Amino acid sequence: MERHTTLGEFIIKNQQDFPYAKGELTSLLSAIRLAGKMVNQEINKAGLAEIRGKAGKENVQGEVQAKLDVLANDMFISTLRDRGDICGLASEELEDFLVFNEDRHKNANYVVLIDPLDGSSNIDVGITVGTIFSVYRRLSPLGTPVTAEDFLQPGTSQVAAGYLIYGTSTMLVYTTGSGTHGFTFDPGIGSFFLSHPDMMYPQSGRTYSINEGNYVHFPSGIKKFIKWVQELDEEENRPFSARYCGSMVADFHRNMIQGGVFLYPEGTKSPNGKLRLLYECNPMAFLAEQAGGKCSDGYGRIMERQPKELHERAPFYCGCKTEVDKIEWFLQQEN
Ligand SMILES: O=P(O)(O)OC[C@H]1O[C@](O)(COP(=O)(O)O)[C@@H](O)[C@@H]1O
Ligand SMILES: [Mg+2]
Ligand SMILES: [Mg+2]
Repeated sequence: MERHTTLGEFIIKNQQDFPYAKGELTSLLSAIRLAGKMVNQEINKAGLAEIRGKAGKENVQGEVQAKLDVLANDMFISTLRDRGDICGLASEELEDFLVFNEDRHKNANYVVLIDPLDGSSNIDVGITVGTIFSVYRRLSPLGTPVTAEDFLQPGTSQVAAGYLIYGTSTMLVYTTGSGTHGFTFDPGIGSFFLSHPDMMYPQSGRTYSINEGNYVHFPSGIKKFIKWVQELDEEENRPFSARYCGSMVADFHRNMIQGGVFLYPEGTKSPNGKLRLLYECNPMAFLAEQAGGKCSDGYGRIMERQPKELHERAPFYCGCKTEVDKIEWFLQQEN
């Protein structure tokens, strides 16, 4: 019986490694894979391990941290810190970026940005959550101090991005710019196996994902898009179905497989919306574009935005090209 390819085998077989030096991507993804298994283990027993509920502190975004936010953050940091090829890390749960031991990392080419636990509001109610990661090659010369500019790069400069989704099965989905590929965790063997090679969005979907409870704050172009998807038009297969679970990773994953569009507009939670450009929008945009989808801030390619600070937010419209184009059209009618 033909067995599935493991993540490590896939990287080697498909020359997915970074073009700079063989083995660096494998090493990086193996650290992320290990941390993902550890977080997965904790999530699966959250109800028993007393890691439900709030950690009692707020993060830099003023959001009350869940215990699992903090635990996941610590697990990813402890696993990534000791990799010789990573010189620094930024996280949703840390105010500033972390520099890993400079002496040991003289040849560390990469910085990693993470949302260690995405979908925090769902942890205590057993709904799918995830982890999101984004990888850049540092800009500062080797041997010099890591700087904020190493992290404040546009999404187009990412060398790798991906997510773990802790759902009915645990998966790791990643890209290095040669397609978006999904690996499913087999807990009996303890490995991730290739289950979704070359994931692709359909050209158009019939699902929209948005928290309509924020309708009053939406730009009028988005209100018009929602009205449009809800109109009866049998020829165009409207109305769409509404699917929104409060975990971006889960909504994104479903829409990429079945077709659909995810919206988190400006004007909700902040003038630029809720989702963070560096460790939520950009990695998901890289994956979406590699899967034949589109990701916009409503006016242009979100990965071309030049970040100014670590935790800045951005409006986020991501999914099937046809529907993202339609959203941009409605928004641009308003200007
Ligand atoms: O509750 P809202 O405002 O609809 O926001 C839900 C969104 O917030 C998030 O939970 C934000 O991510 P975090 O959980 O990492 O803070 C997304 O996963 C999700 O899509
Ligand atoms: Mg998140
Ligand atoms: Mg988070």
